[in-house]
Amino acid sequence: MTARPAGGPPGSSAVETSPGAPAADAPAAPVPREEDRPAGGANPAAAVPAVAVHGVDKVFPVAGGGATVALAGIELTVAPGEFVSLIGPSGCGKSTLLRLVGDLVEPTRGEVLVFGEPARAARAARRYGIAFQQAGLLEWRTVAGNVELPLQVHGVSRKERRARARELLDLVGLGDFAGHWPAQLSGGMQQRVAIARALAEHPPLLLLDEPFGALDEMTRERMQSELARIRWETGTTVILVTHSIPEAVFLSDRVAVMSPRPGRITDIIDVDLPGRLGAARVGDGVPAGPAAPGETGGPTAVDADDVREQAAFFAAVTAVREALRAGGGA
Ligand SMILES: Nc1ncnc2c1ncn2[C@@H]1O[C@H](COP(=O)(O)OP(=O)(O)OP(=O)(O)O)[C@@H](O)[C@H]1O
Repeated sequence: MTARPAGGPPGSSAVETSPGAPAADAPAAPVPREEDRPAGGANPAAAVPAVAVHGVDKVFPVAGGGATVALAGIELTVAPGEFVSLIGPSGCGKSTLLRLVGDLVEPTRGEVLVFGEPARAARAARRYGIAFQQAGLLEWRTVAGNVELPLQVHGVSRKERRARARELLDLVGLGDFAGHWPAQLSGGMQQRVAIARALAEHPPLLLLDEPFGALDEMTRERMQSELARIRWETGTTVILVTHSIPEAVFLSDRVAVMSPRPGRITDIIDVDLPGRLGAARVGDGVPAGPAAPGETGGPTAVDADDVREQAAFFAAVTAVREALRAGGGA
């Protein structure tokens, strides 16, 4: 785990007891290990960053005059397959930065590229999925109906939609809940449905804005392990906004630390946790991803608690906390 100056290139409670979700006292979900990651050749796409944010400022006009400078001089590059968290004090512009990447707001100055295209074009090409703190499920659609929604909007056939929803619900451990209504699910289960929906169109980039913020601690830790597995299985690039230092460290290859408003990225902390999928292969241009066709087996189980109890984990948590303090954010 090392600190790197901001803007540098990347390496260049609701206790669920459903059949699809282990009980709280069940063994923690396995955490993928770097050495179990499917082998792959050099990835030419790795030359193009998944996300490149250059010289971005965001100023919001204020009613009655004046302006809020939310972000100033943001530089951030995210490699394909990388998991990057944004952390910083309340109001520092984390969500605004995520929304800029997702083309939900426009920069006042600077450039946002997603897989080499302007964010607007990347959005039109459906290059990303997004999930927020509130799952935002439609109460009048079943769980499968919610997952199918983006596919339905984009004219995918009913048969294909059904098959994809089944696949995704299995991925998030809710295979037995396809016909349930959102109100019949716990908060954690609803959030899994939201993540499944965000992944419906195979987006290469997943944008997550505090997806576990409303969950109790036990559920939250289990969801983190699930997300680590999903990321490993799908090879999706992830940007996560979180207030939780341990969550950022557990999940991320790098943690971008932001200053109080106007938000700037003041530090970027590399996280390398032995026994967990690390950043090194991403830097080598080998994306995380599912096994090659015909390849069987998944990651070898490494207990998530073991990862959270190792010295490297505490060292990274300390490094992020110190970076927050140094940036004036803690
Ligand atoms: N649409 C908007 N119009 C005006 N101001 C906005 C808008 N969106 C965000 N802001 C302002 O921009 C600043 C950054 O907000 P943002 O939600 O990005 O921060 P954040 O770091 O995600 O906060 P939190 O951690 O509390 O969720 C805040 O001062 C906020 O009031």
